[in-house]
Amino acid sequence: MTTSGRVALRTQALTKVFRGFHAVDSVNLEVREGNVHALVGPNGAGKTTLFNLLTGFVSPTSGTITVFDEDVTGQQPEQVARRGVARSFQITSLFETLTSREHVELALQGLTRQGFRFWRSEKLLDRHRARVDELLAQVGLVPLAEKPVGLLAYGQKRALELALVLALDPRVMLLDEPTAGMGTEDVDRTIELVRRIAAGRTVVFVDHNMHVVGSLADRVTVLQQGRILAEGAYDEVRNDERVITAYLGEAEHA
Ligand SMILES: Nc1ncnc2c1ncn2[C@@H]1O[C@H](COP(=O)(O)OP(=O)(O)OP(=O)(O)O)[C@@H](O)[C@H]1O
Repeated sequence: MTTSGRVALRTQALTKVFRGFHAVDSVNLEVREGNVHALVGPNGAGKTTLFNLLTGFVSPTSGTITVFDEDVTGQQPEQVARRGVARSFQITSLFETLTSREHVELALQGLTRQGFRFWRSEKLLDRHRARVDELLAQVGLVPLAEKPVGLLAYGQKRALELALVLALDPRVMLLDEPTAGMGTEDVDRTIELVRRIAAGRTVVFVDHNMHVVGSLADRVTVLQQGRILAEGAYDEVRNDERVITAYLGEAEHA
């Protein structure tokens, strides 16, 4: 954690109503720069909707969102991304026949204004090749870089998703359940990976695994029925009676 005291993401009275149902209800969230911030809560608490609001995939019914004090309320995902906010892609958006290297190349290419023409310059191509190698190395995929993604194990695909977010070099990284569906070994590897890539960045993540939350999060926000139920360091939050009742007790004793 390298907290500067600046606020990376802030929501004020953020609300999303779906046909009369308050999925996110008057949420005031503050994510500090350099923090790893977890969003937890029982199923249907509004975590995904909040994520979608923060990244512009869903527009709010009311309330505001700022990124480093700039108002991004109602902006499109590309505009929010331009402010340095990137979210993890889901496995479903990977192309089974392309390799990990090709995925990272495409992600980097998407960042250049020239698009495909960019790749005609050998010098720039070399520079990009080095960056592709670096990103693949960061997530431990160098030995598998030339394999079609369809042949990768689940944990390796999730690692590739992280490389694709890192390719955008975001100031704020949002990770949606980075360890979902993983076995213990992959979970521990992912914790290490996220810890490494979080250095010098702000990370917001959703995860149901309390071991992951406890290992990674500087701060935890607990949502219930669209509202913030509790907030604080993991140890504070896990000992909060309301949280134990609503969620953690349930999860830890499951
Ligand atoms: N597009 C939509 N239309 C109608 N209702 C929605 C829509 N998206 C979400 N909801 C409802 O909003 C509530 C919050 O859903 P959300 O997916 O944000 O919760 P969550 O905390 O991410 O849950 P989970 O842990 O199960 O992923 C749920 O009751 C859900 O049914």
